[in-house]
Amino acid sequence: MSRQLTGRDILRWVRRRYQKYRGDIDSSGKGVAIIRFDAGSADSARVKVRMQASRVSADQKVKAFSSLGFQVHEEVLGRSVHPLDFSRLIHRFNVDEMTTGIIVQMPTHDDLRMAVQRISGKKDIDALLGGRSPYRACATADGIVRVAEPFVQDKPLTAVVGGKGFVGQGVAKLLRDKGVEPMVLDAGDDLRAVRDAEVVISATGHSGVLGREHLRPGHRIVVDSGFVPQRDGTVLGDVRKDAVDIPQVITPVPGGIGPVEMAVLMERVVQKEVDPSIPSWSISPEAAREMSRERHPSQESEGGRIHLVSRGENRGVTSETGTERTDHLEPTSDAIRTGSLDSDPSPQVQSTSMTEASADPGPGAEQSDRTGRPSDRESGPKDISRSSMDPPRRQLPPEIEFDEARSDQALADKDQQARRDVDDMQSKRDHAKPDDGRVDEPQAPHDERVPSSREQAAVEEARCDLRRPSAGVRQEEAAQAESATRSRDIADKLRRAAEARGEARERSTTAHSVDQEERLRRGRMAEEHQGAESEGRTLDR
Ligand SMILES: Nc1nc(=O)c2c([nH]1)NC[C@@H]1CN(c3ccc(C(=O)N[C@@H](CCC(=O)O)C(=O)O)cc3)C=[N+]21
Repeated sequence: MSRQLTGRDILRWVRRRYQKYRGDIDSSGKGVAIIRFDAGSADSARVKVRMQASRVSADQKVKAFSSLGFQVHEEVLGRSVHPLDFSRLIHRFNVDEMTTGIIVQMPTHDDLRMAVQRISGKKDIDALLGGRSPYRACATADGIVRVAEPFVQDKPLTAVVGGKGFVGQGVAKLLRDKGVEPMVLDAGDDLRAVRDAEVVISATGHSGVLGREHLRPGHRIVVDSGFVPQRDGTVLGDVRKDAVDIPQVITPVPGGIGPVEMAVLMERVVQKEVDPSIPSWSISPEAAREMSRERHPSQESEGGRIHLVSRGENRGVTSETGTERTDHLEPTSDAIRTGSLDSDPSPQVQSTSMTEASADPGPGAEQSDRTGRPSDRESGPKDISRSSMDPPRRQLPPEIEFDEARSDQALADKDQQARRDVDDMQSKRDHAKPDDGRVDEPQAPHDERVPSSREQAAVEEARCDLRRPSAGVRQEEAAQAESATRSRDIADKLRRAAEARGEARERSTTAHSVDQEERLRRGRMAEEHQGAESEGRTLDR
């Protein structure tokens, strides 16, 4: 029986943790731009599916950023948008000093890729610029590795399936940063090699590439970052449904890596706008164990206690100032943390647990709501605490100021305080307006201000550059073309492998037909893929 490690718990925690910045961010007027594309009626079913994933993801980003108090400018473009118009839009956000981040949802049309590369490096919060981004990897890869981190502390063999795709590459890179040399599997490889691994990360976006023949009970965790919406409203991941019960822990789809990605993006913009020294969140091994819930909670769930650990550093992320902060896995003090929590179950703690436990609809409820929006109700995690042993590099906000937290007693006190904070927040939430703590509705689309003459000039310049790409851009393009070709090959090979296994037969009728249709069209859409496959969250996005 597998247990699920849900991203929704993590997102909920992070959202709560950042609530205190909301007022300041709100009054700063800062905003985040999200640009996505809509499928046209002429688009293939496959493109429609991908645009649907892009829409779901954009919706989640709108929610995440507005819950932090950011203005969110969501632009929805037709797939036939002219490159110059697209470029102009990017430019407008580049020069708008109130815009702190720009995300272009993948996939885009081939002829827009160069303009995507014109996103200002400073605003590239989802690492779309590759090496020119201030971040080591996209938010999805970052989220995946944070979820995997507690399971790879002893550097077990870790397989990255789809490890040459956009997300997979980022995952491999971040794992290497941690001293874990991944087994990279991609098209053409026998995916059954994942059986040799103890940890499996899948980022192919090809629904059902991993089945019963690939997974084993010895797998500590399978991280599934697939997200392929189906016509019936359900969503498929990389792991086939009949195999999700095999590993010890699995991230669900939906409700797994998607929300974790949002939590990473929230951290990135908060660090960027509020204070770069705000510690990155991470998950301790204890937290991971306790957060992993039984999938079918027939008996009392005994709590799912969460301990997320703030580390006093930005773990491999290059800050805006450009200083690369190296990634230390500092000695974890989880035993101490847990000891201090477990040996001192204060009344607050117990009542928190009980109140929350009774309010928690449980994973079963979440499962029955598979196709809906994630519940914004702060219902899930019990017993939340934050603490860290890691000394800060810089000044940290008071409640995560760890300097004086050198003694167990100090830690215990801090944990108590953290619990009280959480209680406070919860009771405020319960007694204040019912919506308190919820994520806001998307903000209205942004101003349609006319570009100034200077901006116009810059657009002109962009236009020239579009015709005569700079050496840098050409290099980027060449690299992209290469990776696109590789990705297409990968996609084809993965598809053939999947077909050879007759995976479609194991699906529901609806899923089956959608899938087949997708497959039939895939040949025709090969060119489409060529552009699209190399970017986005996975090969499929
Ligand atoms: N530049 C770029 N970056 C991306 O990260 C990116 C992209 N383009 N293009 C599209 C894909 C898709 N993707 C998802 C992210 C979150 C959820 C997500 O939060 N899903 C919710 C589902 C919520 C619901 O069903 O309403 C969940 O899993 O619980 C889904 C899909 C990111 N992508």
